[in-house]
Amino acid sequence: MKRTVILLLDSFGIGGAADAHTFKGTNVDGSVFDDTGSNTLGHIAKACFEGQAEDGRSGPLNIPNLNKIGFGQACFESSGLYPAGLDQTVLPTGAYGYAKELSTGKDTSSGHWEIAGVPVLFDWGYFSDKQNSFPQSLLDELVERAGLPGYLGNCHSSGTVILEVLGEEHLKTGKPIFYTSADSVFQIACHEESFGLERLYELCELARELVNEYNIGRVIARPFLGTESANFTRSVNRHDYSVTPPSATLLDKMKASGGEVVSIGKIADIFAEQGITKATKAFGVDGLFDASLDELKQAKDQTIIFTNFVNFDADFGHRRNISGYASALEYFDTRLPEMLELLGEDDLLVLTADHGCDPTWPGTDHTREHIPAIFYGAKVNAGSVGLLDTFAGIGQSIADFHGLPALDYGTSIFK
Ligand SMILES: O=P(O)(O)O[C@H]1O[C@H](CO)[C@@H](O)[C@H]1O
Ligand SMILES: [Mn+2]
Ligand SMILES: [Mn+2]
Repeated sequence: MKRTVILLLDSFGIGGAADAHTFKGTNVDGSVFDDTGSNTLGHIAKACFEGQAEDGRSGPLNIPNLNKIGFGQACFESSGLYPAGLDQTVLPTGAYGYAKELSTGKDTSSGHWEIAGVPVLFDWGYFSDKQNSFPQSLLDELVERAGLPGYLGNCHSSGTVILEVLGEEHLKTGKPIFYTSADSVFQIACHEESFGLERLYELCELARELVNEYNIGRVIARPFLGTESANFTRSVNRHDYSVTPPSATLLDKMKASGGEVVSIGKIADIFAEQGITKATKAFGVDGLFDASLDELKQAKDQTIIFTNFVNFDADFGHRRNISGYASALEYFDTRLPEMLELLGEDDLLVLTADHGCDPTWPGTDHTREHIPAIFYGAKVNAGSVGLLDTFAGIGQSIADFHGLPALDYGTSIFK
């Protein structure tokens, strides 16, 4: 009985992307930086080792299980730096490597689709202007067709900072908050109770229709709760409205062959429901891990279970919260043995990421990095698989493992 579990740690890059210099950002003082040298795992480990990540945790990054399966070595091969404080003498039990991204963007959709064999080789549309980011005609049409009293925002922002700044005004006026980032996104934040969740979703569906002409990857509903600036929090009811992947992914091929594809967390949203046979909601690293174990317990032959651990990115990477990111990794690490234990003789476990989001880096956006490509199972030969020249090497390996038709990109590690 062959099943594959993909645990994708959203934003857990391991440094080293050769094209990182082409990904630029702007500091608040107007100076420009780029992603050269960014390394999500490497820099978290360094900060922990140097006593710079002591908020709610302490000391060197404690992830022995992730290190043992191959993350330390993969990071070393990718970036030339073994993560500080991790035991360099372990002999990895997994097949470990690092993958380079072909897609033009460093966003979630590009990363996931490329892993599944469909790199995004076209340019997404972006709302690049930091202020007055959206075309006036788009804003006017949204206001008119949704019957809104106006809008707030219309700028680039971190999603939590914009609630501190505009959340109270939104409560007073009922005007939705529109914002974007370096990603190809149109995000709408509204109070879940006063504006209403269903109304926010309807507004996002309309926005989805209207931003198609700008080639925007996702519209994201960002409902929040709370009564004032000091206590606004984003709720678990985030919903992403994605365009459909441009061609058949690994997930479509598994579904078409009669197999099962179980989405846990954001996966179904990211693939616009394409190729998914069952979608399970779960929240938090703990909830997502529990759901992954539960689904594996029930999974039949020829099943892919695909879990996106969004919290690494949304709660810690974008928030530039090094201690929080480290704690979440340490928690994930304590759970990993439960997954290894549950794998059957013919099962495959894949641990990976979709891009970086180095919490030590300037700005609040993603960072262009290699991703880890870790394969584990009784049928997997431990040791280095080196550089995968596209993230699709991961999907191709899974397609090969399950005897599915080959993907258009990537080389299988089993060949
Ligand atoms: O700051 P928040 O709202 O978390 O936004 C982040 O999440 C969005 C989608 O991944 C990106 O636009 C990124 O900037
Ligand atoms: Mn992501
Ligand atoms: Mn993100």
